Amino acid sequence: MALASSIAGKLRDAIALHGEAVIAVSGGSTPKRLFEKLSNEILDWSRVTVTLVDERWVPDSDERSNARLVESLLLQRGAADADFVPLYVEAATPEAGIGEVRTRLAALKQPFDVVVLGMGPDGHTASFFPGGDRLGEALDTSNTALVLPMRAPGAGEPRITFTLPVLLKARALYLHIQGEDKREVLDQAEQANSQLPIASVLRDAPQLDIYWCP
Ligand SMILES: O=C1O[C@H](COP(=O)(O)O)[C@@H](O)[C@H](O)[C@H]1O
Repeated sequence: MALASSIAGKLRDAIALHGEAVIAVSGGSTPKRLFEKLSNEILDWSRVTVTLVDERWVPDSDERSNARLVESLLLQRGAADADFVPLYVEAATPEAGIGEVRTRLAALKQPFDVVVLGMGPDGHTASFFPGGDRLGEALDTSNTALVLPMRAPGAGEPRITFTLPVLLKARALYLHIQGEDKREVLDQAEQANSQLPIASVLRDAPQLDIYWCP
């Protein structure tokens, strides 16, 4: 509830200042309750554009689709008026579809007003997976690419992900995690020289608000 309320405040501020707001959210299982709370927040959702920080390369008919989660839990009630820009297009691979995705994303106002990151038990965030084939590029803060394909042993299907520099530029950056196991992973990531992908966020983010619940 606290995170939903904080995000809603940032969206209202952006709408008041710029007439519109852009938010990029994570998928997975953690944001379910957040999405339900956020969709009940009173604000001018018709001025909000929602996108994802990363996506599994599956259509939204697939249970694993992050877009499906957003459509079914966030883009409801007042938030049904928001625009949604998904990261998946009908193509066999992210490499084949990425040109179309980049064209779609060109219309998105940057920097994003709000980015909400999650974290997996392996320390991945967005689709920055340990052992990812393009992890170095994705975490390179001088990379100018908006999105990259990603494959990794622990990722399941191929992925598409915004790069770290795009996410770090957000006006408000949140990390949303749940459970003791993830708290321990975060503690490890806070150690000097941690190689966990989430450690790059902790090191390089100009500002980061961490929300944790048991
Ligand atoms: O695969 C993904 O996993 C992470 C973490 O998900 P969770 O189920 O452990 O909450 C998520 O942040 C990311 O967006 C998603 O694609």
